[in-house]
Amino acid sequence: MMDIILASQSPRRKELMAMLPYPFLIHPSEFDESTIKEKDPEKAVLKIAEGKAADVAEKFPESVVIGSDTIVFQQQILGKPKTAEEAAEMLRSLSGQTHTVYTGVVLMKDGIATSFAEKTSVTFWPLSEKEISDYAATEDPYDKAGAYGIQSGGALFVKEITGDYYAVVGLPLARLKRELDALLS
Ligand SMILES: Cc1cn([C@H]2C[C@H](O)[C@@H](COP(=O)(O)OP(=O)(O)OP(=O)(O)O)O2)c(=O)[nH]c1=O
Repeated sequence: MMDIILASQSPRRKELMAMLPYPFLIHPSEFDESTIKEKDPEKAVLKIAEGKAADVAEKFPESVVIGSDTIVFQQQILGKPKTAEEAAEMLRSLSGQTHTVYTGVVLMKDGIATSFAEKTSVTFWPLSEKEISDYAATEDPYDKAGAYGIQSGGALFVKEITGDYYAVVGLPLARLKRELDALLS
C-alpha cells in the first residue's frame, strides 16, 4: 500500500489520525500560511490545506499526503492569538454567540488534490471577564484557532455544537476515513 503522510506538526492531528485504521508517517509542512490573503473562510482553509499538502507532496510524490487547516469565523477570521490581550478579545467576541469552525482537508495523490471542508457551528455560554482572563493566562489558547481548545479548557465554554466535534479539534475524522477508503481502494 502507498505510504500515507500527515503534513502536520500538530500533536492533536497526530492523535486523531491514529484513530483511523491506516498506518501513517508525519512530515510537517513548511508552507507559510500568511501568503494566503483569502477572506472567505471556506476558501481560506482549503487554500492553506492545499499549500501544506502540496509542499510535502513535492518531497514525497509516491505517497498520499494529507494537509489540513482550521480557522474560527466570527464576523472575521480568527487565527491563533499571539498575546493574552488578543486571546481575551477573541474570547469576548465568542462569548454568548454562535461561531463557525472551518476545517479544510486536502489529500494529494499522484499530483491530484482531493479536497473537502467541514463546517461546525459552536455556541458559547456567556463568559465572565474572570473566566476569560483566567483562561487567557493559561497556555491553552495560544496554539489554537479562535483562542480555545474544545478538547481542553474550552470544553467549559460550549453550550451547543452542530457538526463534527473532531473537525473542531483539527481533523474531520469520519469524512477523512471515507475519502481515504475511496482513494486507496
Ligand atoms: C477551535 C480549535 C482549534 N484547535 C486547533 C486545531 C489546529 O491545530 C489549530 C489551528 O491551527 P492550524 O494552522 O490549522 O494547524 P497547526 O499549525 O496547529 O498544525 P499544522 O499546520 O502543522 O497542521 O487550532 C484545537 O485544537 N481545538 C479547538 O477547539
